Amino acid sequence: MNAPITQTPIRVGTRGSALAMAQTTAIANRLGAAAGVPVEIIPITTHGDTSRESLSTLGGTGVFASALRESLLAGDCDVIVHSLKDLPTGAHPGLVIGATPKRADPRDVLCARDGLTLATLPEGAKVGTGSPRRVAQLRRLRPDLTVVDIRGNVDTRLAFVSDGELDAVVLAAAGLGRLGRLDAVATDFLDLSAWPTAPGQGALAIEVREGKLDRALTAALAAVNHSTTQTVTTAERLVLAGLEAGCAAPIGASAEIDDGLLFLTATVYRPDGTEQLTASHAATPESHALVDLLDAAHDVAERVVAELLAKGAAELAPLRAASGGGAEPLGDGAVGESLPDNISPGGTS
Ligand SMILES: NCc1[nH]cc(CCC(=O)O)c1CC(=O)O
Repeated sequence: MNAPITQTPIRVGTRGSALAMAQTTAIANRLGAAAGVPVEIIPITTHGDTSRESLSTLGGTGVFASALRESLLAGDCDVIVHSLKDLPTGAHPGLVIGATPKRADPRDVLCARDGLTLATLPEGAKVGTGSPRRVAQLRRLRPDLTVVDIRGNVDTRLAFVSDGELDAVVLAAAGLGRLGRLDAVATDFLDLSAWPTAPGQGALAIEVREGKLDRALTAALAAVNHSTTQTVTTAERLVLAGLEAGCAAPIGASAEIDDGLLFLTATVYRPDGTEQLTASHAATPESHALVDLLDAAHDVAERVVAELLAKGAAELAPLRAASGGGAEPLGDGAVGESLPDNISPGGTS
């Protein structure tokens, strides 16, 4: 740390898991460097970390986020770092997303014994996941497999395979990458077109208290924000919000900006994998300005949601039942390029 120790540090709250610590430390270092002040990591235990309940019975969204948010609101830390896909889409009173750094690989990977892939797993092989989306996708693509509901951190899940208890588990590439484990354990990178992942997967969100922020922190947030990530994850998360669904709902969404075109595709699965509905739309943002990018994100998401609902998405899957965290649509509170004057409520993801 080359900043004088008399400066007030940026205190960064995080869950205590290895994954959370890894991603928070990386972000904290970037914030500290951009702000020119020291950073301090503050571990916080959440119900989602300690509970052994299945993710689908824990109450859906927000189990990981709420304890962190309480400590942020209480002033015990200045910044919290979330996996964006674990963050409910509804705005949280008093808090805003201050930055969305550049996204990592949004794909899921299969981590199987003996280098097996989704296509080569033997009939009846046991595959572990705790995610209703992944369960539905496994059942859809390989109805012969035995899907096992598992919980636990990345190491716990991988141990099911190395111990021989399961043939494979499905995990996010981004999390494994942040832990430095991806190359050693991934045996199949699942293509987004056949296997769309959770809205916001692979991206992090930096949440701060609403209102006037310290000057150094404001500059640091602007420096780490990535407007393309903000745009594509906003489009994906607006699908969840528009369907009034939570992050445990069986929905995959994938957006990208390619050659100036914003493309969004989303799929809703019947939990048993027997049916799925997909809608895809594209829009051309009027300029590279964040306001135009976010405008296009709202436009494509609105059309994707309308098409999914018209096709019967609400009847296909228990969308609302899986929602725990307020179902208001995402706000327009664009920050990042427009910092420091434009921090507004609603979250921007
Ligand atoms: N549901 C847990 C969770 N939340 C975020 C990640 C890591 C990937 C990411 O940042 O999107 C994971 C692990 C996983 O799904 O394998």
